[in-house]
Amino acid sequence: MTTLLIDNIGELTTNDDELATAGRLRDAAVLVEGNRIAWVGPAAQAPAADTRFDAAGQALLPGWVDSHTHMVFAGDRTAEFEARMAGESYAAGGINVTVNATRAASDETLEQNLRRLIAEARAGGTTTIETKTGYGLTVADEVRLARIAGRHADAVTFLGAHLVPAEANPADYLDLVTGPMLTAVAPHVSAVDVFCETGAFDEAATRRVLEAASAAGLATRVHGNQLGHGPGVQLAVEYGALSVDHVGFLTEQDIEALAASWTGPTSLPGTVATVLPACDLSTRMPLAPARNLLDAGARIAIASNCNPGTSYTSSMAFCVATAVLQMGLTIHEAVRAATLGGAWALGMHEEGWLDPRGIAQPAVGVICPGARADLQLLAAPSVTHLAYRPGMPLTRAVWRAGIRVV
Ligand SMILES: N=CN[C@@H](CCC(=O)O)C(=O)O
Ligand SMILES: [Zn+2]
Repeated sequence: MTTLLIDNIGELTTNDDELATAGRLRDAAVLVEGNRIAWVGPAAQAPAADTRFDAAGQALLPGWVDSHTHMVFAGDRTAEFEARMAGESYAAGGINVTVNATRAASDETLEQNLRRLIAEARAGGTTTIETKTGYGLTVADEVRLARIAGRHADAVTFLGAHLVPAEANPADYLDLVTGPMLTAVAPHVSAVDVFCETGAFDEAATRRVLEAASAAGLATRVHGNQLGHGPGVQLAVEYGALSVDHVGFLTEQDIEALAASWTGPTSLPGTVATVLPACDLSTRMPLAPARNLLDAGARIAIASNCNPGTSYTSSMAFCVATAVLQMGLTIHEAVRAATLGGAWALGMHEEGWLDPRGIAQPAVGVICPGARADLQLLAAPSVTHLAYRPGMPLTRAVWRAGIRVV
């Protein structure tokens, strides 16, 4: 296996507190062997390698782990966005516009759009991408979307419970989504998500979706507390969901439940609170209380929620900058949430998670020996510049599984 030494790194963010104080090293080097990190340490002690890349004193960090996107779709919703900016509120029903466009699109169109979106994300430093189904909402279309997603994404989530489609009866659709649709899509996904919100799925329906998913042996996630306060967060914790996403409207009890999910006596996994800053801005909703969540001891992730309705961007750098400038996080907290936080939310922080092809993968979201060599180099001497110079194209180079992709 060939080796690559990335040398002369001015600031290295590892997310590994044992390897480096507060997860960061100065004047560092990283050795990549094949698809993994082989060594991390001071540049002065770097081992020999087949090739060397001079980082020129700039900042190196893990590639972004974008744990929440909806990238398999057709069409766009510019008119809806314009109406929102003119004062209209976001409503779940807009999803049907994309469902109609997606159903009418060929596999080739959907795949081409997905490739384009993933290429944009990679160009911005994203090396791990989760994406959801949820714009098909028939058995055949949800299977079609899951298959297409599985050819390109690192993780695929079944979101048949996104909305009751316009032509369906709610009770019949719930039977379908927790029965034959789940059975048909399950071989192509690793998790199930449900939009628990007024106008989408209520508490009883959400319970049915989470129970069916667990019975099928799949991990769970919840879109919760996006448009107002609701039971989404409490249900996510109760069922041991890997993450609950949006979390814009939280009570003290919700925050406590999320924090306690990591320390309580239960054998269920802890639930990551995933904040989606670009979505909050694009829907003109209050920003999620990321600061309060961290202060209470909850674990958070930052994700893009790239989709045509509420957040048509895959820029994790924009999300990180917003989390610092407007949500009160430090840059290091925000970077950690957009890398290791995403890995927690996807269950990819440890060796052995299965990609959509069923191949076991090394850990992501961290730079330490054995982890997947997913790295981004900034055209800046420190990660602080991500918030200090918001909107600037600071991605200089990206490696995914040891291969230079940007
Ligand atoms: N809230 C539900 N789903 C997406 C929006 C989908 C859409 O509007 O097309 C979200 O995460 O924001
Ligand atoms: Zn979403």
